[in-house]
Amino acid sequence: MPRFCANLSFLYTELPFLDRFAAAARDGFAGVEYFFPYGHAPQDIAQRLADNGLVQVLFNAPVAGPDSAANQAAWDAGARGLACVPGREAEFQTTVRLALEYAQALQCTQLHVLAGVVPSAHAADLAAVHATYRSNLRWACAQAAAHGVQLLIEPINTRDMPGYYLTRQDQAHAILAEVGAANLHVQMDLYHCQIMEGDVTTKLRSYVPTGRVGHVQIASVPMRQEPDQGELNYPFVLAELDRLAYRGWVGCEYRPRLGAHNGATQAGLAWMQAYRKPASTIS
Ligand SMILES: O=C(O)C(=O)[C@@H](O)CO
Ligand SMILES: [Mg+2]
Repeated sequence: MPRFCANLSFLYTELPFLDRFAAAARDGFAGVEYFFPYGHAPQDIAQRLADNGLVQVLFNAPVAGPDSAANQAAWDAGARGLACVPGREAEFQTTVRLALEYAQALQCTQLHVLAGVVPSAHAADLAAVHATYRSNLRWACAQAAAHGVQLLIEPINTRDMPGYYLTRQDQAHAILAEVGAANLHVQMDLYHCQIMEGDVTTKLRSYVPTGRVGHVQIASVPMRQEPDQGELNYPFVLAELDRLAYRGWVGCEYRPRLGAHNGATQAGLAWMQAYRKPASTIS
């Protein structure tokens, strides 16, 4: 049976951030994930988690510096992480340190570190980009291990994030092998995987049994809405995750098709009932 968590950067966005926790718990989610917690004090978020009996499943390291407003502004301006960016290693380290402080306060055991967009100055020197990515991840994994945290890297489609460095599952798993850290795993977002590669079931069969898929995310393709429409057959895909004995969380990272008005997320959650049936009844 999949364990769903709500992505609070996509769901319940009609509510102030701190009020989204109660809405997710009310609708039956046992865990939450989101992009960035940095606009709020960690103890305020920890309180919402405790009040609503929720697990903090994961969040992202900042994409720029330690300042929350600057991070949000950088994200809005298209920044997508620093891990692969040569020359910004010190800033990358600052972002990871801050993220690990939050992870500790939120008792969160997984942290997504965005790879970043290949800087135009390095487009012809991908070897330097790759070497930077590998050494930044090695450093970050060592820091995270000391906090009992698992780092995640996520292949993302280049239609949504043009120029993003990490785009394919095989690339991500090759990086895991190169970095050689036991606490580095792949965040397998099936929406991105379908857009970039397709053949999603075969990829699940290849990679889930390796134990290196730390997190899965879902959304319909191409609309990135509820997983009950579009070109991916989620009843089949989620039953396959059960067959493969995937034990991680499944993040609901989609935009409710009814928009961001009050009740839109809840109204769109009828799809989740189907997956509460035993997997053997889903074909
Ligand atoms: O965009 C996605 O997909 C994610 O999972 C985000 O965490 C990337 O920031
Ligand atoms: Mg994702």
